Amino acid sequence: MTTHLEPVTFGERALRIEDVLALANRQAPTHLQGDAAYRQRIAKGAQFLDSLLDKEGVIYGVTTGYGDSCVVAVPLQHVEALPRHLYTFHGCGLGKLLDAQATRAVLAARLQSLCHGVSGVRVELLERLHAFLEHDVLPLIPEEGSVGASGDLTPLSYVAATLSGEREVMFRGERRQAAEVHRELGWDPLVLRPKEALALMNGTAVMTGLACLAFARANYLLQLATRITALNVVALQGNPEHFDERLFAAKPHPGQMQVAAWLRKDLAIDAPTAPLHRLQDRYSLRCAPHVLGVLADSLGWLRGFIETELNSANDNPIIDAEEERVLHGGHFYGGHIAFAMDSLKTLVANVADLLDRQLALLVDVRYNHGLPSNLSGAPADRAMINHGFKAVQIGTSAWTAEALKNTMPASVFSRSTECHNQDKVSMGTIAARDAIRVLELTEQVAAATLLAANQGVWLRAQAEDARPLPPALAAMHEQLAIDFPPVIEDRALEGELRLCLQRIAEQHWRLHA
Ligand SMILES: N[C@@H](Cc1ccc(O)cc1)C(=O)O
Repeated sequence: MTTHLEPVTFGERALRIEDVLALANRQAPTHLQGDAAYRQRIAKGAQFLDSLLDKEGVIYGVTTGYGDSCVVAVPLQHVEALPRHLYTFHGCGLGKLLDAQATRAVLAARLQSLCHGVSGVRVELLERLHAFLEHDVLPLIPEEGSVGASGDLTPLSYVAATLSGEREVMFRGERRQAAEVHRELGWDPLVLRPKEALALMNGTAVMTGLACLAFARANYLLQLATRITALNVVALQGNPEHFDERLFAAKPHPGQMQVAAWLRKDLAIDAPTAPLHRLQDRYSLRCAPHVLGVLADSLGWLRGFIETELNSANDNPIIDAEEERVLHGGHFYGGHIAFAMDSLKTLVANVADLLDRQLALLVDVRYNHGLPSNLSGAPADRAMINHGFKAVQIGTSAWTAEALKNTMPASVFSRSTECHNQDKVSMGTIAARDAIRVLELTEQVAAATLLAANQGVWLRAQAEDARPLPPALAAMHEQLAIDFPPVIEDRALEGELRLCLQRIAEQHWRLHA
């Protein structure tokens, strides 16, 4: 683990998206709040539940069946068996497994929710869940099967089961039986108390963990797309006046102004400039701040939705040990994350579309103001057999189309399920998975357009009357040159595109932040 970040503490203090990201990437150590007052507060919830049980009160999910079956009374002699049944019958997830990064984000989101202290779980459960994160014991969680409103019940059943020493985990790079890993670590598997399986499963941790990761990717992509746009303004010899400060003061959406300011800085514009070619560039250049600005302006409310959910008790019922009340509600409903992720995927797909349009200008001699066809750097006598970025542009069209196709909102596909108990659900986990997929595709588009823009900038620099690049772009161009030499003779670019994707994933370039 690289530990260059501050430790992340689970407990009463709110976490930020960046904390979850650091944990998901194993870049920060973690702590569980351990002061006596806090531990007592947690313990009190579990004790209060036990005392209710002694009095044989009716507690949903403890002395009743689950969901629609809440009208079924469970006699005391069966109460202890109920948690195991809950995670067992939910062991029906399908689809691909969440990757290690996503799984850590999910564990972090569930732990933080339980740390709110109103879920009625024991300190021991918080400690073991924390130990899973600390020792990187990662439940294998199939990503499909949640409607995102009775919480992420089915995927989270894999967390409950593995904490109990059942099913499988990834540990030190190997797929292992959870029981075996418990033994190896000298741990006794948890025997979940009556409310504990429900508390682990009845919440939004899968969609929220994924949302944290998606947010961080989108945030970087915004800056990268701005940088790519600046490179393309140079490559296409566009009109930088489109990003004028006074122009943007007249329509002052803050994020849009920010993107325009980044472009001015990248292009080193501090005074009005005369256009070289067209007075008004095509929209994919001229309106770049207006497209990217919508994403920039949305990050604030998206962060608000995601972090409020992350730091909430998204569980049912809520155990208020202070007032000695059991509060029945629907906090497992992931409507905020669903809307945030449905929105994010549309915002991000628009970035793909913007960059795809810029690439269409770059490769086409009718629009690129003198660059070679398909940006090929081949000399004139070999130009006829060289095709440069032609196939990369075709690929980009495909990735963009797929990203745009995935923007269908998930939240409007609510289905009444579970004998009509869950008759309105969020589909937030589907929305979050879509958002991740749209991000993957859009990063591919960004990788392709970055390499092409960089090639365009290189081609311009070959001209006799070439102007020096502004400092920020010169630095980027130099850095890119290390990994991505100019395309002179045709070559297969898959390897370089994949390397570029890796660079994007590791947020390799310091951009505008
Ligand atoms: N989310 C439901 C609980 C539930 C649990 C498991 C189920 O299979 C169904 C419903 C509630 O709190 O009301």
